[in-house]
Amino acid sequence: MITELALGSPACDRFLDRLASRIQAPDPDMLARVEAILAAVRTEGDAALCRFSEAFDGFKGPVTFLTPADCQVALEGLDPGLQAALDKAARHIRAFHERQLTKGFVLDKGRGVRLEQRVLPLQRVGLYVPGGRAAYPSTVLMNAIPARLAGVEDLIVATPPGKEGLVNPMTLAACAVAGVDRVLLAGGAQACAALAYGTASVPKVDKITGPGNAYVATAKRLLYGTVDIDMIAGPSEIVIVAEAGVNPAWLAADLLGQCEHDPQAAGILITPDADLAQAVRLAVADQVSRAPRAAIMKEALANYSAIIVTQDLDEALTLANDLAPEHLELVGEGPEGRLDQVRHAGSVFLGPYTPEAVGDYMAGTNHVLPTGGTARFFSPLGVEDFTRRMQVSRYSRAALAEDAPAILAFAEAEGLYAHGRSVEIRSED
Ligand SMILES: NC(=O)c1ccc[n+]([C@@H]2O[C@H](COP(=O)([O-])OP(=O)(O)OC[C@H]3O[C@@H](n4cnc5c(N)ncnc54)[C@H](O)[C@@H]3O)[C@@H](O)[C@H]2O)c1
Ligand SMILES: N[C@H](CO)Cc1c[nH]c[nH+]1
Ligand SMILES: [Zn+2]
Repeated sequence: MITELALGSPACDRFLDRLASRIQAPDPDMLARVEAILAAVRTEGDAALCRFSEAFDGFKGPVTFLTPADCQVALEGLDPGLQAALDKAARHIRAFHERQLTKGFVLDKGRGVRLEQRVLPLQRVGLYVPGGRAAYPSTVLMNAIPARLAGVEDLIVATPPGKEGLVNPMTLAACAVAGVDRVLLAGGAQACAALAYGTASVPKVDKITGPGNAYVATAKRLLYGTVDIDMIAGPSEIVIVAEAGVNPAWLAADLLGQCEHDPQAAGILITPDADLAQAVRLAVADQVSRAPRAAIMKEALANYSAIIVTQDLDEALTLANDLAPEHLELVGEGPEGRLDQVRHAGSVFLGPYTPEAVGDYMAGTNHVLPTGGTARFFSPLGVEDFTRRMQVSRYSRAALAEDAPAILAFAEAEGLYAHGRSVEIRSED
């Protein structure tokens, strides 16, 4: 079911290689399929979008957007308990992300030199909200709240509809809570392509954010440059570094919490305690046998999950850093003391009472996170992802005269004489 491996063993090396290849060397088959979808949407527009929606999601119909009024109806019809949960999550997410707001600055250097950095919101952003194997109202909030705080004018959520063209009501309600402008009923690589290239019905966006399965992650990767993207936020992952004495059933539950997302998800426990490893393995088997999403979990456990036994805790943390996981749980005595050893992880969860699910829904930290080792260089989604910086410069005549010799020196050294001339000419009258 979930394999137990000793760090340094050939079997463990093979497992770690396979895990790394998930992102570093994407499956050529998947690349080819996604490239074909992107090319078709680029050339055929709406017709290809509709064709793929029908083929992959069973939705037969024209390109369809839902409005804020539709979302409001969903919110008003929602069970009060779910409404309260949405409101609470939204408050927590807002409180955390408000702290991320940054302002520009002005540097007055005297003598009439004024330099400025402005922070501007992006104008139109496509927020991908998955909807294939589960509904993701929480992901609406995680995308749209920071985007709204940044001041983005036009927020388009794209999410796959069911066969009947219906979207989960809580997902739509979340769009109302977060102030989304419209909801495109399309998912997968085809939705990303439509947002990136624009079609007759879908306006072109400046950036696509949000998580998705391997099709979505591959599409975003290929579309980077046509639009900006936030990161590669693919199938979910959790790495747990645990010491002896931790409740094995809790760790098993946390591993399975991520494995139930996708057959490509990864749940990895790293521990120096062989007895704990064995106990967690048994607890995983026991819990899977009773889990509603056992079929997905079993695939994820067989594909990219393992329990790895190390010599000590330092070795466990070194491996965790090498994996640069989306989620890292540190469970054991005084995990705060180990936090400084963590260099690469999307989001870290400390102690026995911080299961990763608090970050998925309620803590207020963002759950759109880099996967596949890309937490070495990508960060969690945040307000900054929805802004760009712009620079402004102003020189006085005196200041230009003062810097002229140095500019001329550079221009001459680079052989770019017209650059120098544009400065020189201003001192001639
Ligand atoms: N990293 C993060 O921050 C994060 C956050 C939340 C969720 N996730 C991940 O998001 C993913 C959600 O996946 P999902 O599948 O539930 O929803 P999804 O919306 O990402 O994918 C569904 C779409 O996949 C496309 N698709 C499916 N099979 C296809 C095929 N054979 N050919 C072409 N396209 C195909 C379809 O167009 C469909 O609309 C999971 O992997 C989950 O782990 C990641
Ligand atoms: N664990 C996911 C990120 O990998 C986020 C999520 C949303 N809903 C449940 N979980
Ligand atoms: Zn989750």
